Amino acid sequence: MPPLRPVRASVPGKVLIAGGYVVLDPAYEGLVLAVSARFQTRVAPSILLSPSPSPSNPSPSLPPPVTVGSTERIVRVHVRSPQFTDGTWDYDVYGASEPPVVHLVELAGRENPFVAAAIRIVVLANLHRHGLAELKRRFGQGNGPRGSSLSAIQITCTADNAFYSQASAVEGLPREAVAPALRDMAPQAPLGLPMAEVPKTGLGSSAVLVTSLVAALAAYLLQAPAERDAVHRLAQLAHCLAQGKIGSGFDVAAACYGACLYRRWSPSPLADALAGWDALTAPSCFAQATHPAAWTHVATPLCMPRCLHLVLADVVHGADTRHMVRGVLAWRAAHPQDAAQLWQQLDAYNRAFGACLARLASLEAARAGDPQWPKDVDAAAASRYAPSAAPAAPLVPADPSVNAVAAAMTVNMAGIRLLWAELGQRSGVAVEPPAQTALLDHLQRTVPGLVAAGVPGAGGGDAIFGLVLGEAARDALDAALAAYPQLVIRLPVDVDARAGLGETDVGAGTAPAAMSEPAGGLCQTIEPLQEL
Ligand SMILES: Nc1ncnc2c1ncn2[C@@H]1O[C@H](COP(=O)(O)OP(=O)(O)O)[C@@H](O)[C@H]1O
Ligand SMILES: C[C@@](O)(CCOP(=O)(O)OP(=O)(O)O)CC(=O)O
Repeated sequence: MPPLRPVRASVPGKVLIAGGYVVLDPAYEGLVLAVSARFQTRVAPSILLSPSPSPSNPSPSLPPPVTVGSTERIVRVHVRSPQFTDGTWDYDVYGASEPPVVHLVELAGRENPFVAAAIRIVVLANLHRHGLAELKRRFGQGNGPRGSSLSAIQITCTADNAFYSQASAVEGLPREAVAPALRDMAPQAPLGLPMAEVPKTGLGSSAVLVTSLVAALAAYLLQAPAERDAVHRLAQLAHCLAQGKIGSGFDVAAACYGACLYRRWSPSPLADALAGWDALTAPSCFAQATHPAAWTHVATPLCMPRCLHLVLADVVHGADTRHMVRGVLAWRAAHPQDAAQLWQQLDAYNRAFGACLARLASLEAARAGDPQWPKDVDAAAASRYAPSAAPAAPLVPADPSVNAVAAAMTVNMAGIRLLWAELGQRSGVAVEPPAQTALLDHLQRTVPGLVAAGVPGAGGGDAIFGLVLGEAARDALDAALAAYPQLVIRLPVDVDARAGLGETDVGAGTAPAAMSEPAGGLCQTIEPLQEL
């Protein structure tokens, strides 16, 4: 058997700019952007390493058993997230074919449910499809260094800096030194802290971890790029099972497909599969859960106008999405009529906002090469887009000028924010807390070219986003954020110029920056075979 070639996959983080809460219902869409910050997973053959000690297990014992119950050991997996001081997990993966079961034993007793679920789902899919003997062969068993009968792989996960709060890196710096310090940080910089002590910024770290890991490991076992829809299904299953709740899945969808108008899948045909891993050992259940027909989501690609930039800022308070979702859904269940009306009104504004984005993109495409276009954008960016009164209705302008579309985007976002204020007041959940309202209103009043600003996703005290026309407006927004009396940390992201799951390099070298730019959608390249 030829040497197994390393593989890597990268995916973008997400930001839901319209559709929070309503997107949990398959009747309504969410508008999700993919951001330029990416998460990369590399899978490569490894030598067998001893398990690393952990605080709870300073001297993990070896050798672990070769069989557990009726299952056999398939492979050892060393997972490394070098940005964290405790980003080390060493698993022995056990499995059997009849029925196909997989479980993972972390050799020092550490936990990372998302890593474990991603590995487990890919191994399970391969067991269902190929059986145990073939799976061992695909992992290179018997092929290992010095004839070792147990093969090993190393999985390396690296995230762009924007995924995690960099508050500790800038702590104690004078305000004016914060932005330059963040700008000068090394890419994928070590955080110098255990994972649990680093707040996340809301770009969906678990979804990108799971999606890139599933894609990379599946491609490693195929030694060829994995099919994107299949990656989506497995990653979504693994994410749901690890998370123990059924989110809408917009984060996994954005990782796979990039910016999109997203309508979620219906949970009912998947209920058995989502009940737990045991159910997935039944071939009929696994076949149903991985059949395209069970996945009724729609991810319509969203073309972002190039003249529009995304600004995201970490407001360094943090928000508990689960808690907020529970509160909002409890109110919805208790007040179905009021909620139905509010959901429909929100949906109308969300859709109008999405239509304006599409209109701006097509306007831009139609004016490609027109020397007047950048001047029109600059002129439009000089305006302040602050709605003076509550909008009467969602607005998609007939007038195809940048100004008119930008003004309509402002109106529609104002409508969304007013309805969110109502939702917050009625449900008792602070979906746009007063501190964020003050910041957003201040920005909208003072920054020219800011066409929309809001709280992304579930809202709360996590982050704010702004959409600005042109680079000068982006700079103006940056300056306004830097001067704001409360600490607001700008995340180094814009919209993703590429889309979704990036190329899966098979046989690629170690340099993380060496990935080429896919043209859009899933783009996978197979590199020439490299001897290890
Ligand atoms: N770089 C990483 N390496 C390994 N696991 C990670 C990494 N980033 C995130 N995770 C996993 O994702 C979990 C965070 O998930 P969650 O709290 O749902 O945050 P998010 O909202 O960002 O997805 C972590 O506890 C860990 O299990
Ligand atoms: C409420 C939601 O519709 C949106 C939540 O979006 P966030 O971006 O806030 O999510 P997390 O990254 O998990 O914190 C729930 C959902 O759609 O799953």
